[in-house]
Amino acid sequence: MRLPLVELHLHLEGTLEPELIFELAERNGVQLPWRSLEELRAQYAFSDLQSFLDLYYVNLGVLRTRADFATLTTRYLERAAAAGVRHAEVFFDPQAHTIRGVALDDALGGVQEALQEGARTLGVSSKLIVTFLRDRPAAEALAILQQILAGPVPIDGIGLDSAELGYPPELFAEVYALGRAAGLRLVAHAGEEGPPAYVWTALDLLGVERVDHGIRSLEDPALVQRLVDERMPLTVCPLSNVRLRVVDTIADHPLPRMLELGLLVTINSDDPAYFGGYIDDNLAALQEAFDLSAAERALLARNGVEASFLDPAGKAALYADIDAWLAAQP
Ligand code: HPA
Ligand SMILES: [Zn+2]
Repeated sequence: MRLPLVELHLHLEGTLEPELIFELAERNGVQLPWRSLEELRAQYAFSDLQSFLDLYYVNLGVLRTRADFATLTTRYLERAAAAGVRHAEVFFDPQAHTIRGVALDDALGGVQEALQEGARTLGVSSKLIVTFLRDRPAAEALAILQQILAGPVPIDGIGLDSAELGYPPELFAEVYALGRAAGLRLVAHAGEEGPPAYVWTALDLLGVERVDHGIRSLEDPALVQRLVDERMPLTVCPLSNVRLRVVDTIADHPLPRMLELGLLVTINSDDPAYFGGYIDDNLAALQEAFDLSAAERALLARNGVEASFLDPAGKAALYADIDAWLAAQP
């Protein structure tokens, strides 16, 4: 039995593997700037968040039809299931597609269809969190959210991603007010490259229930205290942090310190096709760097369950399976 996992910080577009990029480019007659997989793979050396985003936005241009979005989602779910993921709360960026002429309902509908199918065939339950691009106008995000709320595809939550520095959470207060009024769950990227002040305003002005990344919170002891007191989850992505140069190496990652401080830390893969691995690879890298015990790995898995938007019965079932896994460890 594999350790049952919950994944809470995963950009579906960030699961677009190089092979699938070429497959979809061919299917859709899209001209890529790279002639071979090797040439594409050579682009994956990032210096910061923006250098990654530049490639991410070019590559997702191969996603055109409803079937493409379903394929992307199904491939992720298959890989996640193999890693032991039982529940995934996935991010999807509608604006990255609507601004290049893809119909909202095709993009969102293809994702939703595959998520429902994945629950049936792979046993991976899911929630769909629509993320808004913070480096685009808040009015555009608001219009998309209104369109989604009036449309056929139900969503579970909203988030905020893309370039962080210079785009503080408070720009999106109206979007989050609408999301809250519509009964959606609220998360936001904050404190990845941005300062602790962005985590404060994500909490106070957006009312988020989880902070995505949040690792720069460690620079502000009063903020850490608040996160601990409120049991506010942080969705941490170790391999992403290394590849985007937020930390130097896995061995320098502050995960052990975060756990010692009593933060509710969860482990996630962010953009696994770009950052060198899926959730199991992230856990394996941490285990190698920090020699995690089975009990520590089970704690990280339990944190994922606690931080999820599953109902109490769904959480109880996963806690029981994690306990069973731990009891079976040597
Ligand atoms: O890792 C990320 N950070 C911020 N925005 C993003 N959009 C896709 N992936 C990311
Ligand atoms: Zn992210």
